Amino acid sequence: MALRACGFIVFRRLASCIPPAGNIEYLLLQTSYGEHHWTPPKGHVDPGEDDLTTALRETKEEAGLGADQLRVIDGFLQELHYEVRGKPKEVLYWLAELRDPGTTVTLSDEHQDYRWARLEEACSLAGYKDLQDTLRAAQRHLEAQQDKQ
Ligand SMILES: Nc1nc2c(ncn2[C@@H]2O[C@H](COP(=O)(O)OP(=O)(O)OP(=O)(O)OP(=O)(O)OC[C@H]3O[C@@H](n4cnc5c(=O)[nH]c(N)nc54)[C@H](O)[C@@H]3O)[C@@H](O)[C@H]2O)c(=O)[nH]1
Repeated sequence: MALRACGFIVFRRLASCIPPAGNIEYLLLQTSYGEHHWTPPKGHVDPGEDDLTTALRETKEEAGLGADQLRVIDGFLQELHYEVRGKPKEVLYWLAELRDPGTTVTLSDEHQDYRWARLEEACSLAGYKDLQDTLRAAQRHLEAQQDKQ
């Protein structure tokens, strides 16, 4: 059985005069252990827990952001598959906007730092190709939604 984790790509929109696609920032958290890698908030699914509940719980635990502070974006769900210490792991990411872009992020002791980053900086922090592809897919999804408005 693969390890399973779920989380949210959380983004915020800055009110500004720059083009709409340029005003999106993604939240990445840096682990306080291991390689100090950066990922969106996510974590392991507890026994009996459904995936979306895990994503919401982990986002609250790791970033201090609750369901009422987030707006889940329709039609976006990405699944990543990679190996951790020789075991397969799958990670599901939904996409959610922080309703109030000024909301404070509160870290748990699992993370030592966080960053709100535009797409290219977010990809550079993320490092892993599959996570970069996921962030780019999120950006395309949001741009396509903006084009429809
Ligand atoms: N002291 C200590 N403690 C640890 C360590 N390790 C865990 N803990 C404890 O576990 C708890 C975490 O529990 P949750 O929060 O529920 O789970 P997750 O959020 O799932 O967190 P993880 O960190 O377990 O899982 P990943 O982020 O998946 O990283 C695992 C490896 O996968 C690679 N990797 C990461 N992301 C990507 C990607 O997108 N793409 C690709 N291709 N590869 C990627 C990268 O190489 C990385 O090293 C904490 O409380 C810790 O106490 C550790 O090394 N030392």
